[in-house]
Amino acid sequence: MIIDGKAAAATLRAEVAAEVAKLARAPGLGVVLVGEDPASAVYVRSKNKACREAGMLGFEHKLPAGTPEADLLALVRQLNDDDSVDGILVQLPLPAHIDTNKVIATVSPHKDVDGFHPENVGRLASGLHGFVPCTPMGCLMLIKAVRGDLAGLDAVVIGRSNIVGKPMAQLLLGESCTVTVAHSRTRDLPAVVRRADIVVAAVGRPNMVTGDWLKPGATVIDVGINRGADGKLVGDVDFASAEGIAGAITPVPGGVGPMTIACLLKNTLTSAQRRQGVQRK
Ligand SMILES: Nc1nc(=O)c2c([nH]1)NC[C@@H]1CN(c3ccc(C(=O)N[C@@H](CCC(=O)O)C(=O)O)cc3)C=[N+]21
Repeated sequence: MIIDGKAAAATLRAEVAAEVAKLARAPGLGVVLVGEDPASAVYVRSKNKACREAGMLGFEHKLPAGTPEADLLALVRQLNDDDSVDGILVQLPLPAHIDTNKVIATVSPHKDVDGFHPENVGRLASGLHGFVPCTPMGCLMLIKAVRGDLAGLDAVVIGRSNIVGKPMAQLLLGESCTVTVAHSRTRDLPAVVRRADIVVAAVGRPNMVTGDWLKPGATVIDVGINRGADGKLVGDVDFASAEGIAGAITPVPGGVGPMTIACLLKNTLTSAQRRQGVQRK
């Protein structure tokens, strides 16, 4: 089975839009882009479009690549203090002269819809409510849609980034999976992956995971978005060889990517609901 991330994302976005319509004030998302990276610009544009379609306001701030760190921090503080802004996203990666951790820590944890602030990272690790990073949240929704209750399943997360691998492992642990986090120094990765009922690949190596690494019937979530020389997107999983072995697998594009954007809208809605004093379950 091929997991239709585009359809799942459309459903989630419609649910978010219905909740947005009930609010007195439209939620606002501030998106900050530093530099001219064309791929980032495309992504920022699609976030803005998704915002408008869900009845939210997108506030786009484009700064030149040479922007001093102090200026970026000043903009983040301005967005923290702006009551029309419910969520703040500073597009990563940032230029090398800027201390990314400092920027992340400056975003108010109450507006941190990326879930990258240390307070939200700690909340996730402690099993407390907080903002959860969008990509792992979207992956978990897709996994649960396929597998239902995940308790006791073996999950292998390939990749240990703060943005995907680590929060993904926390979420799967929260669902009572037995979680292994594999990475570039893992010994005999194929043997580790072969044990998994759930595989989440988030390394950024085109076609690394092949069908012979998979336990038959495994649920395979491909977070990789690698652009080939021909301009086409390629995942971390070799779809052609994996498709026949996996029980369910996400395609690239049309898998995790659209869910990431839908989850960003969901987090922005959650923030707006909290800030407007709406009762949430
Ligand atoms: N602070 C921050 N938060 C992020 O969440 C963040 C970020 N920085 N920096 C860049 C990455 C990348 N990212 C993507 C989200 C959706 C698609 C997406 O929708 N992809 C489509 C295809 C898009 C295409 O065709 O290019 C798909 O997979 O079907 C891609 C990439 C979020 N990121």
